[in-house]
This record gives sequence, structure tokens and C-alpha cells, in this order.
Amino acid sequence: DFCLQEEDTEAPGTSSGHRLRQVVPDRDAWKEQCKNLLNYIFECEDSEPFRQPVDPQNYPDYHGIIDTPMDFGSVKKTLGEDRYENPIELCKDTRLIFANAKAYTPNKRSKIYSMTLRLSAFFEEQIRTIISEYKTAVKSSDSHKRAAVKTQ
Ligand SMILES: COc1ccc(NC(=O)N2CCN(C(=O)c3ccco3)CC2)c(F)c1
Repeated sequence: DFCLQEEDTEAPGTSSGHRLRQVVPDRDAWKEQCKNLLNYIFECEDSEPFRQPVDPQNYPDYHGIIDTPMDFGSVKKTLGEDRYENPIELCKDTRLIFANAKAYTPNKRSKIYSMTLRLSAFFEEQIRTIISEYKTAVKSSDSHKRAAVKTQ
């Protein structure tokens, strides 16, 4: 964010023109943070069954039980294609991965389901800060916008 001065036709830092550049939290920081979080999850062995969509050949009843399949590969692709507006949307899709496993598992002690419990605990720990910093950045950048309008 910066406030343009009338005489400011020069490149920044020249003797005649000058710019007031304020530091505002980066509202796009969540993208890189979520990319790194997803890469870490992909490195975890616990994510192996959840990196790609379920193959109906292996689990013929899966799509009869689960209405909205989701996997980390799809989340990563959506993020990479800039189709998430914010980290809250990414968090919703990721929670769907865990909810689907809980809905599909025949019992709560199944190996595959137990993998989601560890993954989910780790994900929730990490996404909490990412979302909190994003919300702060949005609030701050909105207030900077209001301030900038006032000076015009
Ligand atoms: C292409 O290679 C693949 C693609 C996808 C997968 N994933 C699966 O088949 N899953 C098994 C069913 N499921 C459960 O949540 C679940 C809960 C309890 C029992 O199952 C989701 C993950 C895979 F293993 C290999």
C-alpha cells in the first residue's frame, strides 16, 4: 500500500518525487504457507492413501457412501491453480478428507482411518496460525485502504 503524492511522476526515491510506502501484512502469504504445509503432509507416510482420489475398482462402495470425495492431490492442484480465494476454503476441503475417512471407515480402529487422526491433529495445529495471520492481514489492509481514501 502507498499514498501517491501529486508531484509523484518520478521513479521512487528520486529527489523531486517521493512515495509514502507503509508496511502492511501480506494478504497472500497464506498461499506459500499452505503450499509448504501440503508438501510436508505429502512427505508423511500417513498421507499415502489420501494423495490421490480413491479408485472405485479397489473400493466399489466408496462413491455410494461418500458424496464429495477429496484428496490432498486435488487440494494441492486447486491451490496451485489459484482456485482458493483464502486459506479458509483450503481448510474446508482438507477437513473433508478427514470427514470422508471417518464416514467410510468400517470401524474407528482401522489402520487407514487411524492415519487421518494423526494427520488431522498436525494439520489443525498448523492451519490455525495461517488462518489467524491471514485474517489479521485482511483487517489491516482494509484499514490501510480506508486511511488511503481519507488522504485523497
Ligand atoms: C492410486 O492409488 C491410490 C489412490 C487412492 C487410495 N486411497 C484409498 O484407496 N483409500 C482407501 C479408502 N479410504 C478410507 O478413507 C478408508 C477408511 C477406512 C478404510 O478406508 C480412502 C483412501 C490409495 F490407497 C491408492
